Amino acid sequence: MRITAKALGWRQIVRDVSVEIAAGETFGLVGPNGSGKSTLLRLLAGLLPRAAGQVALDDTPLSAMARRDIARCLAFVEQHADTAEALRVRDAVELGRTPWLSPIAPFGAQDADIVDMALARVDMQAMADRCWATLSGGERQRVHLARALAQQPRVLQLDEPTNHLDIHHQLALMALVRTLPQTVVMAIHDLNQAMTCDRVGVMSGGRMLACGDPAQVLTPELLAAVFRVGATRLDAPGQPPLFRFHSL
Ligand SMILES: Nc1ncnc2c1ncn2[C@@H]1O[C@H](COP(=O)(O)OP(=O)(O)OP(=O)(O)O)[C@@H](O)[C@H]1O
Repeated sequence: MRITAKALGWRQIVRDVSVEIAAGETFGLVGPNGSGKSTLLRLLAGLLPRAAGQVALDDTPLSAMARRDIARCLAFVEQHADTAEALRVRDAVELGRTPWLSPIAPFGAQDADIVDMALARVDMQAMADRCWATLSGGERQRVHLARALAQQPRVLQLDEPTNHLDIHHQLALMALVRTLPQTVVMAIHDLNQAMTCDRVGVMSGGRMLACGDPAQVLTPELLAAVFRVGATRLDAPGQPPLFRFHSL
């Protein structure tokens, strides 16, 4: 599903952002702390009142869609997502099925299979019966992703999805994201991981300063100007370029 933002703004925090993200694309939002990445994600999900501009999913403006229809199309894992403490892991993931359920379509065997698959994709099936309150930060993050996958959206928005994960699960998550058929928009701090996205948008002071192929956009000059770091690019054949960073 294509997601199109036109002249998006909210207070002075996000200013005049226009971007079109193609169906199936993995789009990384990068930028320093406070540059507006999370706010832009919330705008793209239609979660902020009195926003300027417009967001459309394919050709339908979000403003013309019922919340339930948006939830069938778009899942959003926020940076500080939380869940009722008393839930089991499986219950938390089952919540992802909510937009698809109704009195004539109650939770059934097919929903249970979808939940099992989502748990397996984030390597949490062994903990399905654990109480949410006992999970570590990274385990909680994986459960939130499982809930979003169980929602079977066509657009997945992730706010810093790797920030609590150990290196194995960071790489597994990035690999999973690459294989998903969904459009993925994610805020990400690790610029080396951002290099694996199809495109990146660089946020600074609420504006999207640059957008495009990460290898072309994330130049040492841009990284110095936006992130105030020095970066040496390391190229290896057949691999996305890597950066080694140093203070300026
Ligand atoms: N509801 C709000 N009211 C006032 N200021 C806000 C609000 N939400 C965000 N801000 C401010 O807007 C700026 C952008 O915040 P945002 O969370 O979008 O940045 P970010 O790029 O995601 O940052 P980080 O990398 O630290 O997560 C920050 O300075 C933040 O303090």
